[in-house]
Amino acid sequence: MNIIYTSDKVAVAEVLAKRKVFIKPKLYEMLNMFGKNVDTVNGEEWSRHRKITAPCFNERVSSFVWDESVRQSQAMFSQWLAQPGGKVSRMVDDARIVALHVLYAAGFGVQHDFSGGARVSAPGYKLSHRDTLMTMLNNFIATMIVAPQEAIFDKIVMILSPRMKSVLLAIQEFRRYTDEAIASERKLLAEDRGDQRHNLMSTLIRTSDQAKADGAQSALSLTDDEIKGNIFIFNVAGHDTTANTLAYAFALLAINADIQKWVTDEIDEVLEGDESSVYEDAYPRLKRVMAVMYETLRLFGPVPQIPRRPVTPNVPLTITRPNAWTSMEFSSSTTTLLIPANTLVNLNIHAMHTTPSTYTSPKVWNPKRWITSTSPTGQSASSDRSTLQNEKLLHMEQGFAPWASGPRICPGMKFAQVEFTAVLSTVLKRARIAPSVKGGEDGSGMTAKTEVEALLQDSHHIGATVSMKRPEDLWLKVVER
Ligand code: HEM
Repeated sequence: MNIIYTSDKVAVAEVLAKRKVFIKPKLYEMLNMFGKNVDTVNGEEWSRHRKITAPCFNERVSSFVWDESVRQSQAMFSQWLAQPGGKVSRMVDDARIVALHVLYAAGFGVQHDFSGGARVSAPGYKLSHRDTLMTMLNNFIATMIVAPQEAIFDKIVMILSPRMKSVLLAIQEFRRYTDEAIASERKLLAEDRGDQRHNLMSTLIRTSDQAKADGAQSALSLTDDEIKGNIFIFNVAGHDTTANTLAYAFALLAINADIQKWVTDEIDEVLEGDESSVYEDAYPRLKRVMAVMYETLRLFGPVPQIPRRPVTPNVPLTITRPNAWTSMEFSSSTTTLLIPANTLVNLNIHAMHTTPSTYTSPKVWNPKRWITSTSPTGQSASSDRSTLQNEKLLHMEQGFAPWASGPRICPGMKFAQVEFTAVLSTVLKRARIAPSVKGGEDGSGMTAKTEVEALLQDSHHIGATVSMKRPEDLWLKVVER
């Protein structure tokens, strides 16, 4: 098997645009453990999954994501302030809880309190819903081995290692949690209350069951296993991705006080005197907050590479013509390669995000690069009302793809954007965040800043997403404004 690695923005955009020519390779099938889903299938099968799952991510859900994110982050923030000296060491874990609770509420119609909720096992369960998911994500390889052979592993449970036992339990209980959630949603639908519910799962079941009832068996419906498969993938894809982006952003803002001030100026203006912000009004105006998200994803995006497989040998691929050639032959800025048989094309998104040919000072975290000003002075550094109103978020056709691009672009992009914006603005409206250390230092010294910087660099891509290797060592100080 050959592998082509590319970070060329022209090639990346072309590969992602042609979903029928560059398909998802077989390794995605590992994620079929609870059923086939929109993330793992190709061709017509993908069209069917996507048509049914896409309507789940509508504006009504976005509005709900906003409200729930605000509710969760207010509770999280109160807990942070209650810590001695406002020093918080579980920010990564807390961001994960917020993301999980928002997903349960907007995704599955189940609301939890920040301090309890998904952390607590339901009656009759040994593990909490969160722990089933985290055990599977943290032991991904073992989960892929055990899940398809669950019945066999159950018979030999006595001789399994403690780790394999815990993976088996997580798979079994996750399945039970999902089955119960689907059954309860169906019950509400049968009682004719389904129309009032607008979460991801209710939309999925309603659309599918309705199509089955109408006799459109294959066109617009999912089997029960496929519904479970999609719910699993929403859980996996929609939780750690957003949570890690939030955790990185908090840490980066803590060590970049000037950027924190710049973004807080916008939040103060948009959420002026607003105790309960309204999605439709606030979200589109929080452009600097979105710039913080973009810039965090540029450097610490949870999906640093995307693999694809050409369906036939000798598929042409357009790439940027290397500079040396262009100077010799005065011709087009692109050229074409033919991809040999049996070749995987690996899109290196992180390298594309850090190339100096697209980004000046590419290693520097600078959210301001995403804001352009249409004011006559062009001052995006200022924060007066008219400057803020004239600012625009930069849109890049190529060279920036943390959510991929083309027809298979992440369907949860808006979900994640709304959640990120709501959480960050809720916290920064009331607090300032500074770096801290476990021991005595108060958070303003160089040591704390250097430690947080080192911790951010000490990240890895293991399991599903990019994350900090030592999240428990991240100490930040939260000071009420
Ligand atoms: C910051 C947050 C997120 C990032 C950076 C992100 C990134 C991505 C990327 C890069 C892909 C394409 C992967 C590939 O083609 O191999 C993808 C696909 C996907 N994402 Fe996200 N995602 C995020 C949040 C979410 C959320 C919140 C959900 C759902 C609640 C979600 C659900 C999905 C699904 C179902 C797919 C597969 C789509 C398809 O193949 O048609 N993601 N995501």
